[in-house]
Amino acid sequence: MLGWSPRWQGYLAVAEMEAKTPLRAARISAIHRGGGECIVADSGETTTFNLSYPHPARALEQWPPVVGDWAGLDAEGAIATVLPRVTYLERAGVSRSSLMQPIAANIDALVIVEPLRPSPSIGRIERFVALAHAAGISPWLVLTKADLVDAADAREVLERVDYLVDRAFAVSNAEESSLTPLREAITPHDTLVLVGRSGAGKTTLTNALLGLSLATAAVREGDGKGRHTTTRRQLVATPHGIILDTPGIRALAATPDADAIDETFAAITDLARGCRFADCTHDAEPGCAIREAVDLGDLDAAELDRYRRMRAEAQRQIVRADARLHRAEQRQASKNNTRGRRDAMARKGRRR
Ligand SMILES: Nc1nc2c(ncn2[C@@H]2O[C@H](COP(=O)(O)OP(=O)(O)OP(=O)(O)O)[C@@H](O)[C@H]2O)c(=O)[nH]1
Ligand SMILES: [Zn+2]
Repeated sequence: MLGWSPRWQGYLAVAEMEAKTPLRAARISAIHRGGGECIVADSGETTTFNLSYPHPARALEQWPPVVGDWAGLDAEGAIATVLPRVTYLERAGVSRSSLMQPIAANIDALVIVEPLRPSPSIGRIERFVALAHAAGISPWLVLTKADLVDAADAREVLERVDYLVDRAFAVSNAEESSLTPLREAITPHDTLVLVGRSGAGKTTLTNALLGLSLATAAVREGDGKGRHTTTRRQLVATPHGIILDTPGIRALAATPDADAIDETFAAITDLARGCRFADCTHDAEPGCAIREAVDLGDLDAAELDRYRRMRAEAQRQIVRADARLHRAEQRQASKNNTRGRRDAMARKGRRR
């Protein structure tokens, strides 16, 4: 259950040695302002935690837990430590120390949900595949709404995009048996995240896989201050696998990771080794193996175009993130400055 494995057992043992106290393993199932909820591995019970109580441990401040994390709980049930992450999805962040901010951890498969009708977009699939590579997560593809196209068309699309992902399926919600190969591919300890455009069928597929409605899994809980908030559980564990669904995660689509993009466009990356110049932009340089392949019909010009646009977008993201980081640093510097002056004035006041 929950994806617990000997690997986590090992991490927990190390954490217990460092903490010099036994810890209980729990998986973070929801995060909200100031706290969240987690599922305790040995009992299966869900408990809430507060990140500022009893005290914000320094490590937790620097490395706040995200949904999917494994944590070690102390005797009081507070999070003592977050175990190392095997994979994590991140988005451009605003933190002072880094450009990217993790939003979900320990995901085994990024399930790209793309409808067969309207026509699937290979560009959108590629962007999600690059995201998976950047996070070290296995990319899977589920083409939905197979009932709306000919079986031959569905097969043709599957064959065309199969090389991009580790597993590919075509399913129809109208035909229960079409889900069997996907169900069988998921092992009970796999943690999946479903991503895809709006209307692709993610909710429908999630419900079919879990056999329950996520909307009805909403839980009411107190935040300890007497105010009540309704949060949707963001990690749902079932005997058939674990589905993680945090706000904003479904729409993630671009990665600034150039290596992950290169990995996605493996054919282009291979060809690029034959370019005369190592820093060839495949634009106008002489001896460009990629343009030559396009001219010879060995490489699809549209694929090259998508590759170049994705790399350019990644570059723009990095520039934007740098600018954000720079502004955040300036804000912090100005804050420190103000604080310094206030302290100095307070000291003067005491001397008087
Ligand atoms: N014909 C057909 N319709 C489907 C299938 N799967 C989902 N749909 C329909 O497609 C629509 C969108 O499905 P959702 O599951 O809500 O899509 P979603 O990806 O969760 O959408 P967002 O919540 O906007 O991100 C609904 O009307 C579903 O009934 C399918 O296999 N075949
Ligand atoms: Zn080139």
